[in-house]
Amino acid sequence: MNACSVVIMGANGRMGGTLARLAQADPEMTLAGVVERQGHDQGLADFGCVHGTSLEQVLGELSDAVVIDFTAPEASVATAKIVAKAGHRAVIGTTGMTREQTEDLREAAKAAPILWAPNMSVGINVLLQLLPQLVNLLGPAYDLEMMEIHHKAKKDAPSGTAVKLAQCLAEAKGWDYDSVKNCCREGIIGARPSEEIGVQTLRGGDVVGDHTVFFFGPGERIEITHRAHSRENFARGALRAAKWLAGQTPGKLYAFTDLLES
Ligand SMILES: NC(=O)C1=CN([C@@H]2O[C@H](COP(=O)(O)OP(=O)(O)OC[C@H]3O[C@@H](n4cnc5c(N)ncnc54)[C@H](O)[C@@H]3O)[C@@H](O)[C@H]2O)C=CC1
Ligand SMILES: O=C(O)C1=N[C@H](C(=O)O)C[C@H](O)C1
Repeated sequence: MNACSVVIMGANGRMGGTLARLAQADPEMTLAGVVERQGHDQGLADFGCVHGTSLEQVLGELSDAVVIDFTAPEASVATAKIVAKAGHRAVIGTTGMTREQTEDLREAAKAAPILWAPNMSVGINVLLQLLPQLVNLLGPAYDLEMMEIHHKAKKDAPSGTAVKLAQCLAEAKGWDYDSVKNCCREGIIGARPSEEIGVQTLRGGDVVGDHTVFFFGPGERIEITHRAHSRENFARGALRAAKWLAGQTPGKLYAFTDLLES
């Protein structure tokens, strides 16, 4: 089998560094390139592959690569556009995208196979498949709430995973997520409307990523918690997605659940 060639964007970042290390250790992969933004590109030569601050230039030296991008929204949109133009593929894990930026990814995915997922763990993606069933079985008497905890360096809130889980709950209810989400409660807020999904954010220390979905009912409650023990969990999912993408055609913006269902 041919090794899957990957290029890691943001290779000096928390996720980028983990991805590069795991790709180098994977016998089915070749770490073909690493990219960082200018001023953050120290030590790139140590990866022993094509490197630089321009993804276009790095890809110019390679053929048929999968770019793995866990960086920042603007950077990931640029990656998707470059990959679409150059005929490569991309796995994107970046969160905090605006609606317009998500549409840009969708547009780029018409020209190149691109997978975007706010969480690359198997556990969260299986949970996304189970939640609609729970919502429907429990019915209207159960209030839906969401809580996430992450390390203090995280830039976006709520986490991309929390948004995705809450959107999944809203969809199962037939509600419009933007109309029912409540990301902040303070003061004399009155009784909780039943058509609401609270999404609360905690930040501190070095927490890798915890997500809890609550179903508050009469006389009982269900809490489902997913805890990521390390970033390797997400990185392994992204490398699996890179290999899977080799067999996919452009046309839709793939999700990690597409991989699990195939
Ligand atoms: N989908 C998933 O499973 C996961 C997603 N994430 C998301 O991944 C993103 C990155 O997270 P971390 O690694 O913790 O952040 P980080 O800040 O440690 O790393 C980001 C890296 O990207 C680099 N970068 C930024 N703009 C760039 C550009 N234009 N070109 C090249 N490199 C650029 C930065 O210099 C930095 O080294 C966040 O959006 C986070 O929410 C994080 C963990 C798991
Ligand atoms: O920034 C992080 O660290 C993480 N971000 C993702 C998110 O926003 O959901 C996934 C994971 O929980 C870690």
